[in-house]
Amino acid sequence: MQLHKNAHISRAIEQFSDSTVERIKVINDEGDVIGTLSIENMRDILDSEDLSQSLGDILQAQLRRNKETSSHIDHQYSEILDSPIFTDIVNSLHDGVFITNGDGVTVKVNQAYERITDLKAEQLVGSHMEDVIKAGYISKSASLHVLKEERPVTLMQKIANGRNIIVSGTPIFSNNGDILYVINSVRDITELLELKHQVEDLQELKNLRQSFKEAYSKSEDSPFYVSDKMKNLLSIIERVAKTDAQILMHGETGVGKTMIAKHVHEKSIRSNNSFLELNCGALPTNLIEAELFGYEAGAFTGALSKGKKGLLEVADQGTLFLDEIGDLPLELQVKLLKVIEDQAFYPVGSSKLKHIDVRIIAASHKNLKQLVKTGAFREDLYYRLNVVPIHIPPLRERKKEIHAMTEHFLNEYNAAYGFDKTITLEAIDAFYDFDWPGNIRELKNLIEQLVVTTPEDHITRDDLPEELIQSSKHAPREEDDIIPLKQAIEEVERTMITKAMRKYKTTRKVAEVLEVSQSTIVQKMKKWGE
Ligand SMILES: Nc1ncnc2c1ncn2[C@@H]1O[C@H](COP(=O)(O)OP(=O)(O)OP(=O)(O)O)[C@@H](O)[C@H]1O
Repeated sequence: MQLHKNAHISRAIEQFSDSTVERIKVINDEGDVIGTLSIENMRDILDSEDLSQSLGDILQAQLRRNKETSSHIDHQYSEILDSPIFTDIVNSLHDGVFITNGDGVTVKVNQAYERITDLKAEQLVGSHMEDVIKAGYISKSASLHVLKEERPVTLMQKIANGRNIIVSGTPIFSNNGDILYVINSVRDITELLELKHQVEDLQELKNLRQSFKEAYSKSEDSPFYVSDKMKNLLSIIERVAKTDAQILMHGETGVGKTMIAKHVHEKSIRSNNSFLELNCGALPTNLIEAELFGYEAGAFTGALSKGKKGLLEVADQGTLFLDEIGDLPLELQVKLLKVIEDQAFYPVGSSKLKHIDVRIIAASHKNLKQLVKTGAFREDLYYRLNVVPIHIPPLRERKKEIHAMTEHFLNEYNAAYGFDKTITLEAIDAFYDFDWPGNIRELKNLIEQLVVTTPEDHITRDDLPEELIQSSKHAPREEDDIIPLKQAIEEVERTMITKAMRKYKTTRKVAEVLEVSQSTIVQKMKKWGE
């Protein structure tokens, strides 16, 4: 619906009386729209404008009035923003605060923002957000999105100091619908992730101490292996699982010892009963003893008045996984040997022998044979535990698993966090040259971190932590790496296309040079998320 600017207001009232009309465009002689009337601003017009004027003049007068009101409000706001009390309030917040005006110019940042980003207020206040991006301080601006879309926006940003932050921008509107300010709240995702992991660590310790938590959920996936070496190992493990033979695992932290112990339990006839675990290195001697064997009421100061069942008793008919067995104090080693030999023990402070039926699986990152030589580990216990020795190699010796595991964890975290991210071959290349001291746990945590922190859908080499990039000198694959031909061909294709794209930039040119069709290149790149 539209009316000419010279029309009288009564025409507009007539139109609005017809209930289907919600907006009327006001046009000039050339047919250009010079303003819009809605039922809401009709109310203001009827209250405050001179109704003898033409529609065009009424719109002009209203625009002038709105500008005055908005500059009055703007003035009030800027007084508040500059006030010491407001500054104190925003500085007391743990989250970063970043405020721009309706033109996209920074007007305020709080101390938390400076801490998170390592940027100073002086570098930002007074600068337009486009200039802040051009200066390379931030990768994109939530304020500019809010101003463009006129609604709250949340996005991830990369900051010049390498951190990833999550920014939520909210517009503050004036009465006539203009955006006066955009208030952005800023969270450091790296910090959030660290906190999450700390909480998980604490939780783990708590679980151990309570000891009644069943540590294994049956829905958890089986270990994921692609190399022949690990597949063979897994088939041996599954065969041994059917028997009650003692398994002693050796391997660095994070290689998957606990996961394999759970798998043994799951494949054994004990799978309907408890799987419990205890890290012998995590607690002092007297606590380990109480955890393992339990105690009678009043056995020692601080003991629960009812006494407490030990893990051995709770795990009856099930499996008990003893991690870091090399850290088990000598006096408890004797007690454990007796449990393995007799399937019976005395709780602390009790003279009543308890009979149990528990499979014990032990693991250690230390060389137990060496500990036996130095006298720190009992030889008889060592031979008792070491019926089936299993060595789980570190990730740096299983390099051909890296690619597949990366994709595996990527799928897992994409599903968990609702993303659909991909990782470039260049980034995976860097993984091959890294030592992975924390092994699979470290790789898994890194993928989780990358999935939630990278702002784009493609995780690239630039998103990786500095130490990883430093260690990556594009060392060639190990010569004896035998991988399926299909995978090898795909890797060569991917390397070739990535290289060619870097050099020739367009898929048309790359197709020409590699002598294939352009659609082949596009299809493959789409598949790899390049
Ligand atoms: N083959 C695998 N497939 C999928 N995930 C794995 C695999 N191996 C290990 N992981 C994952 O890596 C992490 C570390 O594994 P796990 O806890 O079993 O290692 P660990 O050797 O027991 O470490 P630690 O000695 O420090 O306790 C876990 O989150 C586990 O789920």
